[in-house]
Amino acid sequence: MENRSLYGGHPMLTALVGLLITVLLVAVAKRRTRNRMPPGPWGWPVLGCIPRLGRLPHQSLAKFARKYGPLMSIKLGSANVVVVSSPKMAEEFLRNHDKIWASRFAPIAAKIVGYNGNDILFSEYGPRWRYARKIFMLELLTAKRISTFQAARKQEISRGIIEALSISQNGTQPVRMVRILANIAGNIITRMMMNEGSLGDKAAKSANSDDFHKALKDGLGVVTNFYLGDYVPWLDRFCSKKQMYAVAKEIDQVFQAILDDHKLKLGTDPGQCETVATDQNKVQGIVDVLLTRPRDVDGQYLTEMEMKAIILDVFFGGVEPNTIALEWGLSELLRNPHVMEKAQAEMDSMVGRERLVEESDLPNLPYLNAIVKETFRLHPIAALLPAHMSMEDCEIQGYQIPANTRLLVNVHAIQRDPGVYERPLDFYPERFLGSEKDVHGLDFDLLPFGSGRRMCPGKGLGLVVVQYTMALFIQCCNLKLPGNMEPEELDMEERFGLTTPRLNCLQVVVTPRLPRGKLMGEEET
Ligand code: HEM
Repeated sequence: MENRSLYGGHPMLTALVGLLITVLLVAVAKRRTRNRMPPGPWGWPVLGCIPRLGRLPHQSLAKFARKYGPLMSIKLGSANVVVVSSPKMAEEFLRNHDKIWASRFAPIAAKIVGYNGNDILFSEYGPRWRYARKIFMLELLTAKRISTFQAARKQEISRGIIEALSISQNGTQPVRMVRILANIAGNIITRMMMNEGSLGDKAAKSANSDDFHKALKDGLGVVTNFYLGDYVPWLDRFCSKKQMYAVAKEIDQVFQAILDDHKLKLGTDPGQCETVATDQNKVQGIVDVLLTRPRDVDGQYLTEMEMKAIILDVFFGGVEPNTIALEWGLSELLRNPHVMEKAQAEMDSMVGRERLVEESDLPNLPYLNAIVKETFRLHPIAALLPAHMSMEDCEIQGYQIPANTRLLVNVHAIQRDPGVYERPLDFYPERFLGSEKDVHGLDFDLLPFGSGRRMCPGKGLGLVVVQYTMALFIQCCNLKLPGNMEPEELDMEERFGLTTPRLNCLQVVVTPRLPRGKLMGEEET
């Protein structure tokens, strides 16, 4: 009997089936490559990896990266997330593919508190973000404005030190440093916002009041809180947003009062935010700049809501990160007394004790600058950069990453990578002496301000506040841990959130190092 294959008698049919199979195989292979995400840890149904991240997600992710590599993908709820943990990968995303990843994932609370995405930090990439950011950098935080408020910074830091000395009562009482440092940072920003001339008026009073500090603290609190709806959108309807709306209202009332008071002073009609005549020689505070800026040539202008969103960015950005950086910096000086001694020796030789250190001395204090860099390295303010988001599909390292994927850059892991830094867990400022490495977003192994299009626009101000406050503390104070606590007993535990502060407040005994009158005299000028 003739041995016939199934299609033996129909060569055309055989060819057709063969073609079909080939097409199918190619399609499956293509689909596989198209969907190929980087490797990563397994997740639970619905919640994905969320339960595996624990109290300190940046540390858990650093551990996962040791197993899965510097480019991982994870599921957080139903969200696709890629996590980057090496300088090379950070450069891939933040420089080589910066434009694709320049959007931001905005948590629900941030949208509610941040005027529905009108702030800069959490807004999507697009014309409104570009417009607000341009105003922020070219009109508000200009080098001229930062430099004009030099005397105000000196005064506020000196006041803070005097307060610390007075609370410490000749070294007999410990001082809760976070309160002193937050006041310094808050007052510096408030003065830049309101301008010195208006410090005594109602607007400045409202900005200095407890209500104001409470509103900002509450705002940061709700934005930082974990909220399941950000990861599992279908669960959102079961979660209450009452607190978010309450905090948004609280903040808005304070900001509206600030705008209204300034409008009154400037003589503009309420609700009309266009230009009024201003004295060209007087450097304005940020609120007045916002209120008096003319329409752009293309007719664009800022609405009151957009102004309040920008004011929020300035306060959120200007107070919390500076406070956290300073608390970590002082903590490291206390844990490493030899570093403090060396910094004070540098201060004595470059500046002396006859006058207070000035901001203009900062370039001549390389060891102090190295201390600040080392503080940012070991304790980045944002251990994970606020999540970026991709705007289109993107191929990186042969992986196909779809649009709307969230990106977490693990700055904590990068800056403690033993492959990059020798003795990465030691506080060792000497590593930066004579090194060109800097924090300006071009060295991808040192990213305390991020990099690329979304890099921190307040870097110039943040740096000078941290460096100068550290300089004045080093010059004017002797710092000691309370009781008989030894330096190595000081805990350095972190708390995770949008920022990464100390878990426990730093308590310090402060005694004067310069004749007290020197600080008083300078403060009174
Ligand atoms: C020690 C001080 C500071 C540190 C360490 C710091 C750090 C950062 C970081 C890591 C980011 C995210 C960057 C990214 O996603 O790639 C950021 C964004 C931002 N920072 Fe800062 N910051 C500081 C001070 C300031 C100050 C003083 C202001 C304003 C007065 C400010 C305003 C902002 C704003 C508005 C953004 C959002 C930028 C955007 O999304 O386009 N920051 N900052």
